[in-house]
Amino acid sequence: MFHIKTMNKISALGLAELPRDRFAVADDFDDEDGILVRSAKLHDYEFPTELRAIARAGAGTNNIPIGRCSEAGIVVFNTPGANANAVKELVLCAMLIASRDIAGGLQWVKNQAASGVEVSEVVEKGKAAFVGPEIYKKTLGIIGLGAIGALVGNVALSMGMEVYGYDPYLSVANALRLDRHIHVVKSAQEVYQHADYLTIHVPYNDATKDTIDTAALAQMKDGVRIINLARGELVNDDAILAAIAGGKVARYVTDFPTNRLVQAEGVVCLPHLGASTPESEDNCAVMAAQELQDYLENGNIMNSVNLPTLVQEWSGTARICVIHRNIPGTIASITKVLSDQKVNVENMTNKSKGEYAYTVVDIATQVSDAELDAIRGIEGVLRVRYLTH
Ligand SMILES: NC(=O)c1ccc[n+]([C@@H]2O[C@H](COP(=O)([O-])OP(=O)(O)OC[C@H]3O[C@@H](n4cnc5c(N)ncnc54)[C@H](O)[C@@H]3O)[C@@H](O)[C@H]2O)c1
Ligand SMILES: O=C(O)[C@H](O)COP(=O)(O)O
Repeated sequence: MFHIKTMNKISALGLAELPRDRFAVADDFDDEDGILVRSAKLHDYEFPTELRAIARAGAGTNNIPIGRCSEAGIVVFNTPGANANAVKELVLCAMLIASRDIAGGLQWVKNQAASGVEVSEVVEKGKAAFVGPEIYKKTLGIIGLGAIGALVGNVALSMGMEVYGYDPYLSVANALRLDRHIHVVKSAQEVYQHADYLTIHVPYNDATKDTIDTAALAQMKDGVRIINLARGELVNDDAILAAIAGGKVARYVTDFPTNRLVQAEGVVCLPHLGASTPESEDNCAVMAAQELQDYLENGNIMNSVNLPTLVQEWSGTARICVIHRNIPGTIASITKVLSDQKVNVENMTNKSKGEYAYTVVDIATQVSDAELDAIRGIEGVLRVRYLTH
């Protein structure tokens, strides 16, 4: 029985993917084989030795210590694209919030009523304070043309906007999704120069921290409106607040509130709502549960952020799954352990991703702990699993 620990509220539809005769699901295991998580921070979490996989029901994995997981042979999955539509819809909303002072207007109406004034008598005079431009015929700049950025670009075009996008690592799949009218440019600077609205859709990591800083803001048009539904750390708070105070930025809409941002003029904070739709929560949870199940039961890896994709049809009677460093000689060492014991290899696949690699060996006859321990002892091997069919 596999123990799956849930670290956030995971949709029931996703949990239903895990057959209860083979998977027990709870939020209080301390010997879990797998974790299902959303945004809970795992950096200080002590992993049990049994833990083999973490599935993030969502896109961003900056809440998970990926390096520590890789070294412990723990596969980390996410669910690419599963919540992209939900975020796209909130970006549309954020562009409108960034244009007209909708948040201020809502608050003003409430304040009028609370003060005892008859609201209907004051709106026509008061509404001038909340005026803002239309997005039609304005230019949207997009940093990051992945699952979300591509959807946002296409829908912005359909709303009559001009769209510029930048993504130095644009995948073929995402490039094919982009409407041909989107200007895909070679530098972020080109995007900044054209954008009346700027939205960012990149993962947060060491390289993307503070993408929007003082230097980036200096390249933008006066009065630019900035939307950040990706991660708070992508936008430098000091820089954006100074740019708002100086009139460079007309409004900043973020899904990542801090007390400082909430209190600042010109900032609209949402409570990390990008993926919070029932449809998106179901999509993410179903995909995450399927990834976890396929890995724990079959050793297959799909959509991992630290290990390569590897899906192998079963053949033979048993399967040895080896997570190891991507160094020469490992495969030869594994097959030598097997051939020394006259164990026939029925099928074998090896794939690598950066510093790490994964080898799956289907064998004709079962092996003992001695052979598995011999494989565990090979230099660079991080985790060995033995599965029977
Ligand atoms: N607010 C929310 O609830 C919410 C929901 C989903 C995702 N997100 C955030 O949005 C991010 C993007 O999600 P996604 O599903 O589009 O991911 P994705 O992986 O499909 O797309 C990210 C894109 O960013 C590009 N990229 C990486 N570094 C870049 C750089 N320096 N400059 C320009 N482009 C760069 C990549 O090539 C990729 O195409 C996630 O990592 C997550 O942090 C937030
Ligand atoms: O990266 C993501 O997928 C989003 O930030 C969604 O986070 P959530 O699952 O906690 O809503």
